[in-house]
This record gives sequence, structure tokens and C-alpha cells, in this order.
Amino acid sequence: MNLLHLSHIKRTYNANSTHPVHALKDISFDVNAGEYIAIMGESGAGKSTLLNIIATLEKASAGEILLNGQDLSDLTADEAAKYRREHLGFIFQHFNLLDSLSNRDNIYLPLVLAQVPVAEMAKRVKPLAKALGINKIIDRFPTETSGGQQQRVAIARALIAQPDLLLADEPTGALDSNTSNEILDLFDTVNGNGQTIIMVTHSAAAASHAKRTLFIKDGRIYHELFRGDDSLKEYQEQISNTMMTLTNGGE
Ligand SMILES: Nc1ncnc2c1ncn2[C@@H]1O[C@H](COP(=O)(O)OP(=O)(O)OP(=O)(O)O)[C@@H](O)[C@H]1O
Repeated sequence: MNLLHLSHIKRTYNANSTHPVHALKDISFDVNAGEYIAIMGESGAGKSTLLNIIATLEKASAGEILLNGQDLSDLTADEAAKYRREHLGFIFQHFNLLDSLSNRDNIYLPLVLAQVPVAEMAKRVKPLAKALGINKIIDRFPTETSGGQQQRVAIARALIAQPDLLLADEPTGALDSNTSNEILDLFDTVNGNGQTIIMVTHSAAAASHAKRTLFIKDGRIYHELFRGDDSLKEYQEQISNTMMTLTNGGE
């Protein structure tokens, strides 16, 4: 089932100046429900711009973007905020938890904003906390928990509203390699349960967990790779080789 449809997306910054920046020149792709997609590319290639447009945080200058058939290009700011709360989950490099709230209250936050009853929040958090291994630290504060634990809390916060699409921006960028692997294993489990994921990353190791990797270069899709039956190691090597070719300007 088609979940996300992007067609000829363009994004130009400073369009009316003498130096417009064509961050996205022509991006088209489709995402089916249940997919796990990594987006890679060099610094400045347009990855964050693309993620921000999918997240309804920025508007495309041209092109069509539909999620579940709904046109996202003409939402007002209020409609976009509601849309994000109801349909999207976010995971960031630096976790972005609120230090003044306990981990539990951080996880509840999207539901508080959506005015979900407390009993329903408590019911939803139980299986999530168990699956993410955060039962013991759930009533601590973020500053009392490790980076890996904070990212687990952030994953719970992203998943508790049962989003159609989970957007992750460099989710392992601030973690050591062991903790990164634990988080990536959790992403595999979450995707195995049917959650659609789009992840921007600079890490070939992280991207190798995704089933498909899109490579962006100069605002266009340069290449895509499917994991198929490859092992993590084989797929990681293919991703690294593609990144090397892309960096060296190869066609
Ligand atoms: N608000 C803005 N105003 C002007 N130019 C911008 C703005 N945001 C991004 N750009 C430019 O658009 C291009 C794409 O930037 P973007 O942040 O999407 O790249 P990226 O692939 O995410 O890079 P990185 O990996 O370094 O985060 C770059 O040339 C960047 O300088």
C-alpha cells in the first residue's frame, strides 16, 4: 500500500535573491507502508531539506507530496502541527528530551498534546517500555539516564502516538558503536512490527539496516540500493562503495 508519494519536489532557498540555492532540484519516489528507507548523501546534498518537507516543517517550492493520499503542500501552520502530532513520529540525533520532565512524562507528551486520557497513556506505555528495555529508568529524569537510554525513551515518545511514519534524523550520530547497534536492532524490531521508517544517516552501518537506501546528490536521487537477501555486512559494503563513487563524482 502506498503511504508516501513525492513527485518532482523542488526546494529553492532565497529564490528572489541573486544567489538562489537549489537545495532540491527534482526528487520523486514512493514509500509503501512497512518500508524501512535510509537516505544518504554528502553534506549539503539536501537530506535535511527533504526530511523537513516530508515532516511538513518546510514547504516544497514545487512538486507534489502526498501522505496516505492527503496533499501536504497546502496545509496551514496549525494544520501541519496537528498533522505531525497525529501522523508522524520523530527521532533526533541529540534525543531532544525535555530535561524538566521525567522520562515517562517525555513519552506521554505527544499524547498530552493530543488530549488522550491518562489511563490510555499508561496502557500504551507498558508494552513499549518493556520492548524498549526502559522499565527501570522510566521514572528517572533524562539527565539521570545514559545516551542510549535517552534514545530509547525518545523512540518510545515517537512510537506512543502510533504514527504512520517514523522519521529519524541521524539517530545513532551521538552514540558509541555498541549502543548504536542496540538502537539499530530496535529499529529492526520496530520495522518488523510493521512501522514504516525513513532515516537520514551518514553511517553506512546504520543504513545497512534499512531495506532500501536512497542516495541524494546535488538535490537529486543519484542511486538507490535494495538490501534484498544480502547480509548486513554485504549490504554495508555496497553502501560504502556507492558513497565512495558518489563522493568521487562517478556516474
Ligand atoms: N535555510 C536555508 N537557507 C539557505 N540555504 C539553505 C538553508 N537550509 C539549507 N540550505 C542549503 O541547501 C543545501 C542543502 O542543505 P541540507 O541541510 O538539506 O543538506 P544535508 O544533506 O542535510 O547536509 P548535512 O549532511 O550537512 O546535514 C545546502 O547547500 C545548504 O547550504
